Amino acid sequence: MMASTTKFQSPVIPRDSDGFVKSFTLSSYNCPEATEARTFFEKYGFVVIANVYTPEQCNDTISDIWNVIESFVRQPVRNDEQLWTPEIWSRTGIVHEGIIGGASLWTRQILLNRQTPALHTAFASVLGTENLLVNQDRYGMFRPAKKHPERSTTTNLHLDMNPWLYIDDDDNSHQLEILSKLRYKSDIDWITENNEPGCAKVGELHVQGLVNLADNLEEDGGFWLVPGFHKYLPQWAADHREMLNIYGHYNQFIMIGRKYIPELYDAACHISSRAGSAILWDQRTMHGSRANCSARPRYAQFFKMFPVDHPAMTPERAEKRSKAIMVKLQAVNIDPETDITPLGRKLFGLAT
Ligand SMILES: O=C(O)CCC(=O)C(=O)O
Repeated sequence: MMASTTKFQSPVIPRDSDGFVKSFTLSSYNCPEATEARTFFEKYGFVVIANVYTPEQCNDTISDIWNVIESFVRQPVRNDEQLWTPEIWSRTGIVHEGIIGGASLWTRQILLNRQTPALHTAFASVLGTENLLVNQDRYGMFRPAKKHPERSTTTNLHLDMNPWLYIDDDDNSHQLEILSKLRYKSDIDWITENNEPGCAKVGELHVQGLVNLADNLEEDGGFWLVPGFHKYLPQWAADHREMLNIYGHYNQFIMIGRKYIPELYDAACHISSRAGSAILWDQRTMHGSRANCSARPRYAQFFKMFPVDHPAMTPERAEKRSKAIMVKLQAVNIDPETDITPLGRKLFGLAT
């Protein structure tokens, strides 16, 4: 069966009997299952990789999310749901999207998680190379909203890129210009870095991802996307050129309400996955999150990885990036020699 829209047929995604989306378990970057995972990714625009974080790592990361929240709201709140009010939550980040932190976060746990070998294997399998750099991003936390609808996040679809620049640009000169200007002096520079996938004529593959830290079912809200949209994006952008008046050519983040694209909201599917699973998606896939309407919180960590030999990673930029990371590591007492693994040093872009 296919969910249909006027011009676009979204494939129905396979799920198991518990409602979780089909997932893949990878033993290495070139194991047979990695090839199957990549084939799935190419068809649907996303893939779920199981057992990327251990249960202990999930619990430690959930605890770290609470440390970050409590540092923002300046009081202990984790054990008292009555305190998870809109007033108190307004200090936690981008509240309507359930994002903790306005820009990248730099705790010991969030940093050390980025050198997880299974996370690297997942991205390497999809990107087709092991030589990757990891980005620096934030956490997601959706409060249970079953008894408190006012705590819901906004159900949304968006693109972390400009779809009209993507089809109109003749080369990647805009991407190069934005990325080469990054100084990594401000935490927002790391978010800017994420949202420049270049243009259709060059056709780079850009892959975003997250790890769900607790079992995440449809009623818990969280990540959803329009399956197969990555292949349809150029046509969609051309068909919706009138939206350029609203968003312009250079806006890096395009969130579109249901009233403008009801057919895509109807085609979007929640990507239910187990604790410790990573969801990786093609950056051209229309995606976002559904509101939580259960009694359980939803917890996640967000990522992107990209090839180390990307043309926009000039030696000057790489040096600034690496120095900025060293400062952040030292600030949370991470010793680059003993706490960062050889894989981590490569992923962070530190001198080996
Ligand atoms: O899973 C979520 O909360 C949404 C993540 C998302 O849309 C993104 O990282 O761009």
